[in-house]
Amino acid sequence: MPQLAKMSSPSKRREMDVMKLMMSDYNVETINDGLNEFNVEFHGPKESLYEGGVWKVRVELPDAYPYKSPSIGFMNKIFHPNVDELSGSVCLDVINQSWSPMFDLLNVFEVFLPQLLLYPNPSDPLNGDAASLMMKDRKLYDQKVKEYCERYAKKEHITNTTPDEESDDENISDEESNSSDDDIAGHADPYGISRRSRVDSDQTSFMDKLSPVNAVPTNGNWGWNMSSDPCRDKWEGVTCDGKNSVKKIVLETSNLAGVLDANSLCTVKSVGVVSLKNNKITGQLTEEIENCRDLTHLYISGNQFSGDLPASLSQLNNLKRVDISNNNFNGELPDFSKISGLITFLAQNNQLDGKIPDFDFFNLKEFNVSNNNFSGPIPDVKGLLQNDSFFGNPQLCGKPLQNACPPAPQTSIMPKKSRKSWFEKLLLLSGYIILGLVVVCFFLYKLVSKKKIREDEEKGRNKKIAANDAASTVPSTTISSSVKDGSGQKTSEYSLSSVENGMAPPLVVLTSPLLRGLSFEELLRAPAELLGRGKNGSLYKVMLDGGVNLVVKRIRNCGISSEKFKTRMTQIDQVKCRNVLPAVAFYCSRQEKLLVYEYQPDGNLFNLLHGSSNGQIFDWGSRLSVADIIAESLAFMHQELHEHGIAHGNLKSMNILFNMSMEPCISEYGIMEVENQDGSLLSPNNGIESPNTGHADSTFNADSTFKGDVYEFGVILLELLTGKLVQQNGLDLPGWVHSVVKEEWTVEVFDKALIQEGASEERMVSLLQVALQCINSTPNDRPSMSRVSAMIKSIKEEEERSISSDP
Ligand SMILES: Nc1ncnc2c1ncn2[C@@H]1O[C@H](COP(=O)(O)OP(=O)(O)OP(=O)(O)O)[C@@H](O)[C@H]1O
Repeated sequence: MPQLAKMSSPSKRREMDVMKLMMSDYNVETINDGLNEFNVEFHGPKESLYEGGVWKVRVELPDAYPYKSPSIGFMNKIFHPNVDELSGSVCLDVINQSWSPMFDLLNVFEVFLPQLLLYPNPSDPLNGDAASLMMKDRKLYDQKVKEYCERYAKKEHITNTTPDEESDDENISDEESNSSDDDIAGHADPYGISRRSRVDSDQTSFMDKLSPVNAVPTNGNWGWNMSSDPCRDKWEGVTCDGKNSVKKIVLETSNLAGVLDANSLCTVKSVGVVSLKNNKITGQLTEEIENCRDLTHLYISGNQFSGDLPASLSQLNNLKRVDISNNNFNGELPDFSKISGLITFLAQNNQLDGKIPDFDFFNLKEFNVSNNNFSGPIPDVKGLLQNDSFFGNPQLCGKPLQNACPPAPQTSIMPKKSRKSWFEKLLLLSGYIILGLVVVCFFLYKLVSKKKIREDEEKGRNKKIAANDAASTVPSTTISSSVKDGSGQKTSEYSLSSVENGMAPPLVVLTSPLLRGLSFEELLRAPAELLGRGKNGSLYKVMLDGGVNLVVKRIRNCGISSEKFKTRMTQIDQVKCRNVLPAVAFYCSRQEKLLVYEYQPDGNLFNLLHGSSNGQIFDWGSRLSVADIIAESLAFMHQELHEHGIAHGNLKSMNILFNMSMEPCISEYGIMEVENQDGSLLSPNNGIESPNTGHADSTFNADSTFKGDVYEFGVILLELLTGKLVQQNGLDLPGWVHSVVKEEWTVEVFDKALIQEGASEERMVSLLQVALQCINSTPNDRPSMSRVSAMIKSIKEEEERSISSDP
């Protein structure tokens, strides 16, 4: 990008700001040599989903700049909830609402744009598709952001573009669902991504096989002569770009017959659009279609194509529109879920079968697979499609069709048994034989001893000695033991029948009277539903008879011995805290560690802060109360479990649940801890966790695990204050807060909803100060939880005083 050559702005400030930008090594390209409009090369922030991407950002300065905010637009595509998909314009709340002349262009590029990319706000979208995808399927959203970066935000995408190459492909595509030559002829690559490979005559042999018998060319000359050049000699239906590369082949309703040779079609690598609708073409699409890398539009409806669709069709990542309807295709559909940019998929009136793959339904604007032989459940179309997209497939079931699918087999919380090797089977067989022999011996022994007893009794009667009777009737084993809970009451341990055979340990029921008598087998047999899979294991909702709902956490790689696990769970159970959710039971064998909690139907803090609000208002007073209750409860747990060194270890807003009275409850206290080789304790991730938390401090001592909780509590405070997400993929809320506070824009940190509500800035700043102390990078410099709790209490008291003194 050429550097800014000349400055001719009437405004000194304008000049200074642009100059400052350039001095900071930004590439600035002026337009019309003025300073009102220019492009800046902008790189995606490090450790964000956008890292590695580069965009040309158009800046327009209004006449009243700096008293009015600049307008900002991305010139090449970016997938972001707050960037308009078509115009690239940016919804920078922070600029539009709070722009002040004290900001300058450098702030825009150093802080505001990186912040926007790091913390998208889906609740106020300019790109509805991106926002809803972000809310509903975070993984797919992340994938799509990265895919866009790959496809549209490389260095080559912001250089060598000419104005006529900068039109938007999808923009025009939207209007061409009934496409004709003219419709398609307007297409160009989005933002100047050009396909430049020039076509050779011998690469067009596929055209040779299509015979335009009876077809009447529009200009009286087909021109399809292999000795001529399709671009220079203007073959009918062929559109080229300025560099003589074939871009489109559009021959609709041209009475073409013959066989389409996909192999030679795809040697024309540059071709983006192929439209051969409504002809009489036969043949199959072959695996060679994978060579059509640049293909964006494939329209071959209304022909006589047959055979399976090649799996490689799903490798064509650039595909946007596919219309293969009204042909004789059969077999299963390739896995189109991989093509996230697909807008149109029309395949009605074929003989396709098998299951319908999980398309990116958020993105699809047209979808029809009616009148085929598809079967099985329809994937979740997120309520975006009607039943007419699926009619005429008698074996399809599920929404949006009326016929419901038969119930799926119930999930079990135990893993599927793997197939046993023949060796294992042999071992098992020998085991059975030995067991059989043991049983036979046992009966023989019993028989013999009974006979002996009878003889003894006989003798005894004779000798009048009765003592031997008792010896033969003493029970063989006593299994149940008992544990005491914190209140000194006895709790029971229930045994499985198999336990008595020494095969499995019992389910330990700790606190709930509802579960008395529940066996491990019953727990496993109950219907279960997967709620989530976190880094520490999977979580299931289990529905017991009588309407009791539990959740069971299967802990992955716990790494702690069974004995220690039992001791630990019992120690935690002995501390009774109203706002810490107790485990109601646990199960612990060498292979398996399960924790059972009561199911809490009212959601968690994460969803309350970041999910769709459903009309719920989470105001300042409620946030302060949540902070107070959690801090107090955590301080209590730390105090009670200090001697055992048991901290929470994984505190996050997702682990703050709301109970029936909508009070916050800390869940999963202390469930993960592993032993270091030397017997000291480490964090759940063996030290890979963020070094800041202190959980994984290499200079570990019992205190640092508690200081890890303090850090994590500080992050929860930041979530409460900012309303922003704590991102795992390097999108770092504490880092952002630090940077904003350092620049003395503290007020910018707070959740807009709190500002609008009129929450006290003074007390929000006080709470922010507490949070900043908690996230101090040196664990020893963080306050204890009891100190944190005291500080929050005093803020809360001030808040209450101010409310009561308000007239
Ligand atoms: N007792 C419960 N009742 C209702 N929902 C629960 C309960 N415990 C957890 N959940 C919810 O279930 C979902 C999955 O929880 P899970 O513990 O698997 O997630 P996680 O905390 O991210 O996992 P991990 O701790 O392994 O990283 C979360 O939304 C959580 O709030």
